[in-house]
Amino acid sequence: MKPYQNRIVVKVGTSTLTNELGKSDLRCFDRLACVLSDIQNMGYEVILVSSGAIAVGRNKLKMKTQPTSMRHKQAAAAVGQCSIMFLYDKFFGDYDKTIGQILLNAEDIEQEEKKDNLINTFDALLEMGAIPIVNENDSVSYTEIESNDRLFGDNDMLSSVVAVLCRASKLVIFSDIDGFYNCDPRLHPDAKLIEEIDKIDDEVYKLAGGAGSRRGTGGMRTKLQAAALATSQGIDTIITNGKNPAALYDIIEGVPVGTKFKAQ
Ligand SMILES: Nc1ncnc2c1ncn2[C@@H]1O[C@H](COP(=O)(O)OP(=O)(O)O)[C@@H](O)[C@H]1O
Ligand SMILES: N[C@@H](CCC(=O)OP(=O)(O)O)C(=O)O
Repeated sequence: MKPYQNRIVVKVGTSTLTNELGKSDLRCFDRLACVLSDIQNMGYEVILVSSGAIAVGRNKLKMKTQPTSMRHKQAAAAVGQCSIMFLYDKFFGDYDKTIGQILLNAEDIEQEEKKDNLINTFDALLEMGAIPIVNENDSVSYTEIESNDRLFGDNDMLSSVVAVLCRASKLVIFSDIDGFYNCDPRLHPDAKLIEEIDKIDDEVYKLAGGAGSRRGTGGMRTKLQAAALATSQGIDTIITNGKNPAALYDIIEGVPVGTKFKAQ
């Protein structure tokens, strides 16, 4: 089935949405809402996959350290998810946009009937001009947070699954770094940005390290897995810096930004 040329999935990570103190980066929420709203005004259909629930919830619950037990992570997610949706509702509202929340677990797309319902929900929201905002249903399912043998793994993979499900033409992954480098720039200051990757093979995986900040999870490995799934289904995937969401204007015009993984 052909992708919808005007449909874009954008994923934003915890390290972009929170600052060094672990608090919500309000300017980032605002800029993101502004650009996504504007792009929707230009005729595009936008789906946002947003992390941040656990980190924002931890802050709100005044937990001194990052939660390690499952119950505390799930409790933090329950609190933080409300906060991030409140912020999105406020900022998207400023740009006259309506948002809708979709929380997903792997099993929601494993059953055909649930999967069809989910696709219908996305389509209906987009038809009515709403912007769906997706996250893992962390408080209900523990597999997404902990298990190594999991479908979503983290929100990078979830964004790719959503892009495939919704037949988007592009997946844009906003991270805390300008793109994919030949090694982790935090460990190797002379690392070089790779502008385009045609094929994600073992050699490419060898260049990817783990998460950079204490707040992010997965690092580049999970982003490569996400890009591999999306590109295999004909979806161009771009990794770029979430501090500058205006890069989306260039991306939709085909101007090179960050690292592009070409659709197969
Ligand atoms: N080859 C690489 N190129 C770029 N970044 C890399 C690479 N290998 C590891 N990283 C790390 O991946 C981090 C981004 O992933 P992550 O911390 O999970 O953030 P996010 O919250 O955006 O998902 C970067 O900050 C960087 O330190
Ligand atoms: N679902 C979790 C995010 C998990 C995750 O993948 O985080 P990130 O690596 O920052 O995209 C949350 O909302 O806290």
